[in-house]
Amino acid sequence: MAPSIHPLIDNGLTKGDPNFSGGTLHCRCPSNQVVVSLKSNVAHNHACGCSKCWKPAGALFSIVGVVPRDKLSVEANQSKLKIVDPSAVIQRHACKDCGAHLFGRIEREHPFHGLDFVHAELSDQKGWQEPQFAGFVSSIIEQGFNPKGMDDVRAKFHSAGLETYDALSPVLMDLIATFTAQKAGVKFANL
Ligand SMILES: N[C@@H](CCC(=O)N[C@@H](CSCO)C(=O)NCC(=O)O)C(=O)O
Ligand SMILES: [Zn+2]
Ligand SMILES: [Zn+2]
Repeated sequence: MAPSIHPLIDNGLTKGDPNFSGGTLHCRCPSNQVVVSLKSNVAHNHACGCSKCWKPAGALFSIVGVVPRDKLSVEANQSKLKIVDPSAVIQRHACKDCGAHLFGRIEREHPFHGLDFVHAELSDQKGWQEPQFAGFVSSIIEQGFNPKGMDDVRAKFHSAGLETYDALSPVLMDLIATFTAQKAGVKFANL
């Protein structure tokens, strides 16, 4: 059987609602769930193959997007959250009982500072932006995926209408490079 990329990709993408303005996420505990409120839709939502982003059991990829950090608040059971890897750039706050990541926050100087990483599938509401691309695709090999299967994985994304990258999308890579250049005092050449 072909491996599951992620349920939201395997079964065909459902378009989000551009007017959707947020909702609540909850962890996967049967009771005493951690609840997070988002007063914004997600942006740059994408499939991520890296080893650090939370994915549902059996999925090869995570689906993760960003919201401005001032649009995110923890509404219930905050005490169940713990930071998965305090040394990582993205401090992923996970429920210590069910393991779901409720949000990832960047506290250091970084091009994505001010944005929190979230998984809209932890919400029951509909309308969240659909995945826009697949990033860190080759990283699944580091987690044990057979490199011989990579053509099939990329073909699955392409048939769902998503471009694949081995880092992030060109828009996001340009944002990172712009930040790095400005920090170094680089003056851009006129076009
Ligand atoms: N091959 C590595 C890649 C890890 C990586 O760089 N992940 C990215 C994307 S996460 C969401 O897009 C990243 O920015 N990580 C920073 C962090 O996780 O703190 C692997 O697979 O681990
Ligand atoms: Zn939980
Ligand atoms: Zn990732």
